[in-house]
Amino acid sequence: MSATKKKFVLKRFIPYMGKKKVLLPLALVLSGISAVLNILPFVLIWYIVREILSNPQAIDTLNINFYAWLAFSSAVGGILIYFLSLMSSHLAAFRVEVGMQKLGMEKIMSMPLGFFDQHSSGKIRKIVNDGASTTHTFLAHQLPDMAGSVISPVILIALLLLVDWKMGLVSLIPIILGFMTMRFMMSEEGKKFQKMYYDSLEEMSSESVEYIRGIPVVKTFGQTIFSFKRFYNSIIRYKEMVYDYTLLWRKPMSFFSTVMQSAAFFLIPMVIFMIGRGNNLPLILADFVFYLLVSPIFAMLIMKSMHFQQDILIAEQAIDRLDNLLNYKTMAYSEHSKSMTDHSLEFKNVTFSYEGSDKRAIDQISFKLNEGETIALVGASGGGKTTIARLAARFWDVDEGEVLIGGVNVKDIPKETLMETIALVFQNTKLFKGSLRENVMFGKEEASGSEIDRAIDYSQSKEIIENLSDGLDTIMGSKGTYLSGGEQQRIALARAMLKNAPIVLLDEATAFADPENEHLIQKALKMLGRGKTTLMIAHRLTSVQNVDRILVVDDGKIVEEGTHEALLHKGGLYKVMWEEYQRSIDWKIVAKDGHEGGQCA
Ligand SMILES: Nc1ncnc2c1ncn2[C@@H]1O[C@H](COP(=O)(O)OP(=O)(O)OP(=O)(O)O)[C@@H](O)[C@H]1O
Repeated sequence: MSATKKKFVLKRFIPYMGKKKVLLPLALVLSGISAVLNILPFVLIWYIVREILSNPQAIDTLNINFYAWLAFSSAVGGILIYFLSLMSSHLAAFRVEVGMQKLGMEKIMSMPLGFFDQHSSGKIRKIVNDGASTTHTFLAHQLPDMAGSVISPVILIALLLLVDWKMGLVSLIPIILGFMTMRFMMSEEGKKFQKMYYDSLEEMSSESVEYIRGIPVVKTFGQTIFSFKRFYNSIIRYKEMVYDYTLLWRKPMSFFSTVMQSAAFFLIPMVIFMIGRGNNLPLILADFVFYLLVSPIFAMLIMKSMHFQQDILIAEQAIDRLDNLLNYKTMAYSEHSKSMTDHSLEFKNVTFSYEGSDKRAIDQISFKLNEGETIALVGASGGGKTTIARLAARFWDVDEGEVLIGGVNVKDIPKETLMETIALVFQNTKLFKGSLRENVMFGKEEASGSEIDRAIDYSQSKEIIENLSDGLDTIMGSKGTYLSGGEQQRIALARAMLKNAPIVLLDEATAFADPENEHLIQKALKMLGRGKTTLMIAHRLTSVQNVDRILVVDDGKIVEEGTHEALLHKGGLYKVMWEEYQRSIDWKIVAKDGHEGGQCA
């Protein structure tokens, strides 16, 4: 990363520019020409003043007229060329912005499914969209000015020394002092503070998002604002950081601002000295006017270039984040599928740890799910059930062992084939902002009306649709149309049914379902799993009594395996879980009846 950082910032935008790479250098050249043309009028004005003052009795009006028009044309030319420079920089910026979004999106599309588990959509959006738009602002608006503010000082220094070297040297004193102060402010410590400033700003903004997201929980549990200590602490950290930052910059910044405006303070003694030495008074005055005009421009350019350092830093950080995303390790997918013998699913000695974790989430697991069979994974929270289901769909690649579908390693199955073979229904299934029909047809784009109806029917979603005035054409999220978690789950099941994939991976989503919804979801799940190879994560043990086999997962291992009866008979962990489950059901029933028996939970 550090090697990339050292690269000149503009070079880093080139990969995103597409074919017309010339636009960016063109914008810089035009901006440079415009800067020269903008300085020329000052030189010409100086020349005119000099002409008038040096010989007031015999003013050559024709000559002066010519220089005045030249000054005017130069100023107009400067504006026009600056306009062209902005056009080029905007075109370049749009290309880079689109290029960044395109490359970012292409990369996201090729990311392993597990990436989306670890990176929130908000964060991904920030990297791609916000990064692209920050870059756009930098390239379109700030870059042309930057070129000007590099070229102009060079020309100005030459002019300051050419017109009158003595006054030139004196007028450079404040600039040299200002420059030294700026160097001090941009020292390693200054840069460190700048980075800390942006980091703490980002931390505060992400903590504020968490805070807002958590408000419903706070309200529900009657907590005070102090339950959001992290947000509070981030504000305090930001405050302390800004305080230190301000203290560090207070003196140099005040000195810098004062000294940069102090050309006259240094020039006037010099002019008095030169007049005292008997030099030509009109010429000295003409030069003095020139220095008074030009020195503030110089100061302004130096001030501007200070802000550019910050703009460059922000653009660099945006591009760093995108580069990080683009460098994320993607999975290699096989182009040609080996033919699967059937739709069985097998784990052979599979071991897997999440990135950055030493703990094995899955430890030497082996099982086989024959075609058409249903297996339920049960066990305590954090045991590894979800990880097993996700490895089956190749969210991540296993560290050791093999995941096989129809005898073929999932690594050797092309992405499309794998996705066609598997239907996933997870607890946090999301519906897209679109019509319900579009949501369901996501499972099969060319589905016929009767296929959709059947899927709606089997997923127990008919009643949901009938209660909506626009039926299947109801747009989710519009006109206050929202579905409950359980209802959304049933629509997601309709989508999975339409897909009709031979292998179904289910995370039983009953967490947010009321009893009525739960009953309907159970019915829908049964329909979805009919004749399919089904791997189901079961949270309620009532739904596993009739499955072909139950795998009890604990601490990344399969600790028990068998049918419901066999496992009860065995008297191990499953039996304990079953008894606890029964007690919790009894507790609910008793508590509902209003007896004190609720205590037995
Ligand atoms: N994205 C992740 N990054 C790092 N560790 C993870 C991640 N997801 C899960 N884990 C860890 O892996 C282990 C297994 O988690 P997993 O979610 O598979 O368990 P589970 O049995 O499905 O739990 P639950 O029933 O609560 O959903 C746990 O220790 C968990 O903390």
